[in-house]
Amino acid sequence: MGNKPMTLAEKIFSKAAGRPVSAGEFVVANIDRAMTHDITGPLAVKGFYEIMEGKEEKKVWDPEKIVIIFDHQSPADSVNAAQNHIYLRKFAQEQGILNYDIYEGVCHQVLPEKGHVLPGDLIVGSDSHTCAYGSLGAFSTGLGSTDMAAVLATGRLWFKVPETLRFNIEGKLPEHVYSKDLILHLIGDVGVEGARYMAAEFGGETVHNLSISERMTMSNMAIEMGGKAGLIEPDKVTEAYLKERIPDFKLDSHWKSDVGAHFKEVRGYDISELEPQVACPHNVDNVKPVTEVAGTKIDQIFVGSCTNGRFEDIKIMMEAMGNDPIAKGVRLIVVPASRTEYMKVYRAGYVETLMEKGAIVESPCCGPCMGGSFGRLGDGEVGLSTSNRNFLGRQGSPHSFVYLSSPATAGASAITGEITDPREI
Ligand SMILES: CC(C)[C@H](C(=O)O)[C@@H](O)C(=O)O
Ligand code: SF4
Repeated sequence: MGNKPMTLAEKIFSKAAGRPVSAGEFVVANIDRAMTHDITGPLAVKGFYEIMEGKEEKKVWDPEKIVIIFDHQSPADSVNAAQNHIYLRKFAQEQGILNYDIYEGVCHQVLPEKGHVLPGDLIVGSDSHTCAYGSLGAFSTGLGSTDMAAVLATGRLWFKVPETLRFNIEGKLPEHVYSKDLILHLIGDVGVEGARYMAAEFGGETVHNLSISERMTMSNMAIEMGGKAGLIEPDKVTEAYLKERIPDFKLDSHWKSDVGAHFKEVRGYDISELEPQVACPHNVDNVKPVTEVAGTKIDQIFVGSCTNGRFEDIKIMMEAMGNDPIAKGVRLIVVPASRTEYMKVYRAGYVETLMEKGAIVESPCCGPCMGGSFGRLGDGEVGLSTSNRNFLGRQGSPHSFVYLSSPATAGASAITGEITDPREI
């Protein structure tokens, strides 16, 4: 693909466009995988039929490359949701799309988990947190339903190849400090528009020492700094994760930014003294060290979502809670991000422990993350959430307040009833 050093984003778009391309160029790219879900899917499918009007064969470009997920309102929380589910199921059956399953879990957990995400792939999803798959070295990004309609019909889409904002992160995360604290810190630092239309690329020793679950948390939130993608160079950890799903998977060392590649900006961080971080109402970049907001009374804690709803996250929360009971008056809602993650939580005995403590463990779905199916906050209520957004009214009433934190901070806060520094438990 030529000798000019390239960023990982440029390499992926070069593959997808079938010629060497550079940041700033407009390209028409071939899509490797497309995901849609129960909220944005019906409109995408309607758009697809509009595009197909008058054509004899109304067939999607490739049924094997399309994944349909039921997660935002699943199990159906209204008749309207049930109708949408029927519509999408019918579409999947008519088109021969086999990758759909009502109760599998949150899209951004299910796709990597089921082996639909590969390094070097160009993946689109009609959901803003599609950037999560950058954790495995794929360029993945969110689209609106009408763009998704075009993808369903043609498997192609135009893009402006993005510039890259590279984060070099060094140092060992202190005890009780996790990748959620790190990404909140980065968002607080660059702001919600800091990476607008750029590929945020997270690198350095710290990132390579993170598990895939922790990397997913970071890539997932790239959109919260305006990023088009949240890339992490695939390495041995990525390879091990993928081999569990695709036994003959081999990592291609091509999928990384070359030495000398042009970055729009490089930012360096030493995080060896990072404190647990909390994003305060009502913006994700309103980030403060936990010590500044410790003592804030909490009504409800939600541990789940595509950001921090995996077994690893729930284990961290459980460890922070220890043997202590949940504070009086606090509602703890735990929603594992997928059936697979749920079963791990179940087998570890956490479901029983949590239920005994008075928490509830709900079936895998988006849950209260965006004030969806259940767990909405009322007027004046304060929620602490391990998810990715705390916009005004995000989890219910426009007169409620949402703080975002790591599962450790959530666990520590569950036993005190107020925002609590997990290092003090
Ligand atoms: C419903 C969907 C369009 C939305 C998104 O795109 O992100 C949701 O998943 C969210 O997290 O706000
Ligand atoms: S869990 Fe939350 S952030 Fe993730 S896809 Fe669902 S609603 Fe969006």
